[in-house]
Amino acid sequence: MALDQGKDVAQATATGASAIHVKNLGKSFKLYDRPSALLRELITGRKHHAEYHALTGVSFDVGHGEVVGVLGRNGAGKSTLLKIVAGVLDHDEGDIKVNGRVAALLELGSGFSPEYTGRNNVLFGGMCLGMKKEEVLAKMDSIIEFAELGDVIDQPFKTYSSGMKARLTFATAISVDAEILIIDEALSVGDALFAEKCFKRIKEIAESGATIFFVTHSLGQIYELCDRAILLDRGKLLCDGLPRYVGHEYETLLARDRSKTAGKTLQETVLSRGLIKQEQADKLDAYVRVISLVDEDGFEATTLHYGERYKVMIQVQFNKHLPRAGVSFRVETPSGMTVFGDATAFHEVELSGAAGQTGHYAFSFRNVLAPGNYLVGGGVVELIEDAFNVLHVVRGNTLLTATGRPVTGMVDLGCEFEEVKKQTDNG
Ligand SMILES: Nc1ncnc2c1ncn2[C@@H]1O[C@H](COP(=O)(O)OP(=O)(O)OP(=O)(O)O)[C@@H](O)[C@H]1O
Repeated sequence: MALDQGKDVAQATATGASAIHVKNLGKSFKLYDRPSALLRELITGRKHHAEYHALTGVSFDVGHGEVVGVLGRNGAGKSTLLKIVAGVLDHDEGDIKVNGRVAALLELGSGFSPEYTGRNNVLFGGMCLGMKKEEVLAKMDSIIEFAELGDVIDQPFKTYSSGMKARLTFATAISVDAEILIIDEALSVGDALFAEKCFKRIKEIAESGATIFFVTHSLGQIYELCDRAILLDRGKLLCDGLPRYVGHEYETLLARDRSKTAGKTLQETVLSRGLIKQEQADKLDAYVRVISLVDEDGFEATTLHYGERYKVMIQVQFNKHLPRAGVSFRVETPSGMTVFGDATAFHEVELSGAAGQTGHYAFSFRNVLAPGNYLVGGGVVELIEDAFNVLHVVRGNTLLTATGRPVTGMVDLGCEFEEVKKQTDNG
């Protein structure tokens, strides 16, 4: 995440002015076939580029203290919009006014200097965000504690893993007493536990009355955190309203995409999600390549409807011949509590795989989860006599949202209510 300058973007105007006011916003990018086309354009003065409209006619307002989530498919224009709102990218058309002190967490991977230590990066990053040196120094211990990086804070930043870098930039940015917090997908960074911790912190910031404008692909986060959501598609504002309504429209868009690729699911590999590195994976006898959840038609599901059947799909890559192996999965709450799980061993089934083979397995179940957010993970084990050796475990980092009627606890066992009898004292 890059830290972008905390700034008093436009002075707050009349009382009641929006925290963020966007009217007919437009942004185009010039696309050149090759670098020489730009040179030719400069020399000849003739146009040698195509225009790409990343945002067209986008209008909305975010009130002070409102928490608004931005949804949209890849390439919809979400990051472009956030950069313009944060004041780090110019727009071509329309008006934008931001009233209040802004802290922005934008693109991944840049912002801090690789040569400086983590501590110095917190200091300079914090100052770039508009804090005074003394203020950052006073907050230093709590930033390091939040990032859980006390052991390595005086090591150069370039030696940190990407998750560690994200933790430190996140911890620094949220330490700013900003009136408006702009976050681009920061909540999906790091492992599940840290993501949950960030989410809780953002919730506290929201409850303290700050305005939050953030991008996420997690409907669970939108439903739990937001007062409102907006949906962008191909640079246009498709809808703006209550989170459940906008979430439904977003899912309809995704479902339409899926029906175009009938039969195929949008599975991501564990490798591409950064949960394991190729070098590590190659050293294991077998590893979980893909873990996903699909509905009865085989489409990837992120929302679980009560009473419907789903399958947890696990793909295992075998690097070595394993004559006796097993797979398992686990559904957890974001805070790490196991709700349920299953394993081939409980079905008295043994699997096997040859080096180079990929095994595809499915556990199916009927969803009785209480409404809320859950994570799915899974693992592969090698069976040795009566014991097993865990080869690879993936803790879920994708939030699933279960929908249904409200109940107490984590499952809805289909409880029914009746008034049995009415009695007076004398019978
Ligand atoms: N600097 C740039 N030059 C050219 N095109 C760009 C530039 N930045 C963004 N775009 C294009 O604008 C479109 C919107 O990009 P943007 O990053 O805002 O999408 P997004 O909704 O954030 O996507 P994602 O969910 O994948 O992060 C994309 O087609 C992208 O290729």
